[in-house]
Amino acid sequence: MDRIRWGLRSHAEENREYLKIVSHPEYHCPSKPASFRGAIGEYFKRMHEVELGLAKAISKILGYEETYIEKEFKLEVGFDVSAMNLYPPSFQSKGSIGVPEHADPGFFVSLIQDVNGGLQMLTHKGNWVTVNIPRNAIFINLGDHLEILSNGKYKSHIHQVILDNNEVNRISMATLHGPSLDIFVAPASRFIDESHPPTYRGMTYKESLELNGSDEIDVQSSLSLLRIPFSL
Ligand SMILES: O=C(O)CCC(=O)C(=O)O
Ligand SMILES: [Fe+2]
Repeated sequence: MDRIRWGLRSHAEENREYLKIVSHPEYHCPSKPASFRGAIGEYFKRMHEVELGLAKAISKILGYEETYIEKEFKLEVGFDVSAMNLYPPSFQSKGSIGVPEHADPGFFVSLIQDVNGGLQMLTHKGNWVTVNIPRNAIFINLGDHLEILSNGKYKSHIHQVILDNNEVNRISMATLHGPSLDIFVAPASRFIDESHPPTYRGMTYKESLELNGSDEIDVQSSLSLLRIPFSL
């Protein structure tokens, strides 16, 4: 399996250049430039601490003991992939879409950027809202597997990136923090009863990443394939 992947997309549906690396449980990175490993490695180490803090807080909000999500997702060996994106690719896009609408798999996504603007979220009313991320802030977006675990109580939000006619050059770094690849994720018992049947089928994180035909490092959502069709 690839642990580092470079890609260049420049067509009507997607316009970005990216570097994806598996950042946890093993940290992979290009050997050049030499300063990359230390700087980004320190960021991932600290982000893992933030992840454990968020896992504790969300576990408590869901009514479980604070180590619930950490254990349930086996976060000490959680599978994290970081995507470093450059928009537009080579400063020339072939359309207005940087990344088409999608949700991300995993527990949550942490995102940092150098320039504000471009990222949009779809609201529950069906409107696109531009995300304003204050300078030096880390944006957190929940992922598919928290939606599955909570049987739909928490939503994995659909988002997209829109480009500004090649006028703005933006770099973002989106890290998808996931469960361990061997962990079977299914709706938790607390969220299932007669009036709330399971809305998603369970499978391991690895299987769900491969369900749509992608590789693990692509970390593409397969939530629509995991939803159990509603029946009367
Ligand atoms: O660049 C962004 O703002 C978002 C990128 C993104 O959604 C992704 O890499 O999954
Ligand atoms: Fe995303």
